[in-house]
Amino acid sequence: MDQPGEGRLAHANPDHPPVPQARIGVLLANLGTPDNYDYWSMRRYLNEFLSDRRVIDYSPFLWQPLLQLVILSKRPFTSGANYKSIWNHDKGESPLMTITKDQTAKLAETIGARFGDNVMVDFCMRYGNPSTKSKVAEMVKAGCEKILFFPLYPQYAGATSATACDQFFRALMEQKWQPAARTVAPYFDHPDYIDSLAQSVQSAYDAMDEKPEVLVASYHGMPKRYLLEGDPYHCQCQKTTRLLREKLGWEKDKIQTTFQSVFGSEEWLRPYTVDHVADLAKQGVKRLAVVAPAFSADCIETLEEINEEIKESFEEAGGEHFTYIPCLNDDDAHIAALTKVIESNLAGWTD
Ligand SMILES: C=CC1=C(C)c2cc3[nH]c(cc4nc(cc5[nH]c(cc1n2)c(C)c5CCC(=O)O)C(CCC(=O)O)=C4C)c(C)c3C=C
Ligand SMILES: [Fe+2]
Ligand SMILES: [Fe+2]
Repeated sequence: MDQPGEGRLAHANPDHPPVPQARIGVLLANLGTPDNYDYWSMRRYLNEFLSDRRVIDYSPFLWQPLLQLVILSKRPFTSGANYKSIWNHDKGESPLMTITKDQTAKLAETIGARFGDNVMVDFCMRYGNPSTKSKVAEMVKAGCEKILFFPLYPQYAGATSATACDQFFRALMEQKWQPAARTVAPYFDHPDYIDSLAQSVQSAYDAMDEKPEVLVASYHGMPKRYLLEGDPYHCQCQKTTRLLREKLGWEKDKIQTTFQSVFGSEEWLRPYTVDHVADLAKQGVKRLAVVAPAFSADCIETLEEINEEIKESFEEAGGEHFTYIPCLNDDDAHIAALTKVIESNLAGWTD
């Protein structure tokens, strides 16, 4: 009998299942987002997210009652209202979803131009839709015998990159014909990622008559305990800021690293962005810019938290001019950097 996979498409033997053309899949992954901002959509999404032990590592016996009875009875309303304020009403989806689709379409073009139809590009989410399992199954069905899984987080965190990979591996467990698999390493120090960040800061500054006195690089936070237990996220964030500063040729104090989005009662990585911008304003800083290098796409944490809450904190403390510099999203320089990362990770598979 032929090896399944040698005779492609319809098989000469009618008892043999049809075998598609062998392909390679590039599966981009982001965090996820609710399907809508109503109470139940928000609750479903937050429940899946906050039940992940890579995110909240407390014993489920203690955490689940608190989550189900207290947090999920209130947070879906407040988070839902925040999502409503940034929702892409035209498309009926969150900005993170729209931007991830745009990034995927552009990467499909650049990768297609380089490798042809043999390499397919798609995206999945860790929580919500489209699920990682459904996309892995689709790729296998389309003939992908090799899959490159790319978590779209420049800096590694257990709560983001690792849990995305966990879900990818769980999805592979369900496949009869399991594809060969690779995961992409964090790219927090990739020269092209740093260049595209620097370009985005520079072009935002070029558009301003009066330049900000300080640029705050605000990263999503995490409990400080996770750093003490070995998560390298904090160090990778610090290094991204240093490389960005070196690329811009700026002095040390002109760009400062902070952490946002504190959740729960533990101490998180410091300084907290919301307090730090207020302190800067109290010290006399009037013009401030904020960039968010940990997010490959704008989302609730940037559009609502930075550009509304953190902006307000700066202005209430006496700051006068606040500029949020958008994420790299589907900027050409960002797409070119991600294309390079993908190409180097496909080495040996496509030659
Ligand atoms: C970019 C890296 C991220 C890290 C590190 C991270 C850690 C982390 N997050 C939470 C809790 C929440 N995060 C939420 C939203 C959210 N988080 C990230 C990214 C990182 N999280 C993104 C991209 C988003 C936005 C998704 C979107 O749809 O726009 C939320 C929900 C926000 C809300 O309900 O208001 C929570 C909660 C923890 C506990 C954690 C580290 C352990
Ligand atoms: Fe988060
Ligand atoms: Fe560190």
